[in-house]
Amino acid sequence: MKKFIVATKNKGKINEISEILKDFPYEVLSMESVGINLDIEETGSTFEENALIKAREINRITGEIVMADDSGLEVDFLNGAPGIYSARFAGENATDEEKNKKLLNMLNDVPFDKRGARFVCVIAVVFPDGTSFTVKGTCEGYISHEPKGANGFGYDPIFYVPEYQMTTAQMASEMKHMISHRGKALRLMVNELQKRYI
Ligand SMILES: O=P(O)(O)OP(=O)(O)OP(=O)(O)OC[C@H]1O[C@@H](n2cnc3c(O)ncnc32)[C@H](O)[C@@H]1O
Ligand SMILES: [Mg+2]
Repeated sequence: MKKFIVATKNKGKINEISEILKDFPYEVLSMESVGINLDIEETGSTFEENALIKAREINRITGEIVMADDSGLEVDFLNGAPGIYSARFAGENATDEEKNKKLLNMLNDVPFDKRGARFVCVIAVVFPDGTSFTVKGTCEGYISHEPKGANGFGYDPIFYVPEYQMTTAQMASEMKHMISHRGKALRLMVNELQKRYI
């Protein structure tokens, strides 16, 4: 089976990607499982650029097919911030809890109808011959007034989805994957791979 390396150091992403790609016709491998421990600097100015930077770097080292996921949260009241800075907007070493707290503080007193937000996920795939493509998935919701739920990772406890009246951290993983930015982007990626390469 062909190798397919996932260029991320985020455990939450790796879990979700392996769950969603369970019937995938490639062997899905984490960076850790191929012995690479590298912090790749995200110097791009868009999700697309950063996803390609991460995938290209690991492709250069391994020569295999590589995918990378660059994702984040865009908050309307903050004009789209933290966006591509979602991982580092509270400092490089801040925990998920600290980031959630900081974001809630920034929206203190902002009423629910002005707390619109979306999760964005851009996936880049780079092939051994250097060709590549990107796909994008989004998930619309609101920033809640307080954290709820223990599933998922990152901003999930404060991302409220009105259709289901719960945060993405209160959803079972199968439900989150059905509606999430990452679920959508990965399904588009599989389509694209089937169209062009399998
Ligand atoms: O770059 P890699 O190594 O993949 O890992 P990262 O955690 O730095 O990932 P990003 O640069 O893409 O930053 C994404 C940020 O958005 C958050 N995030 C992404 N997808 C999420 C999801 O499905 N639920 C909650 N938070 C999410 C995540 O916790 C990060 O803080
Ligand atoms: Mg990152």
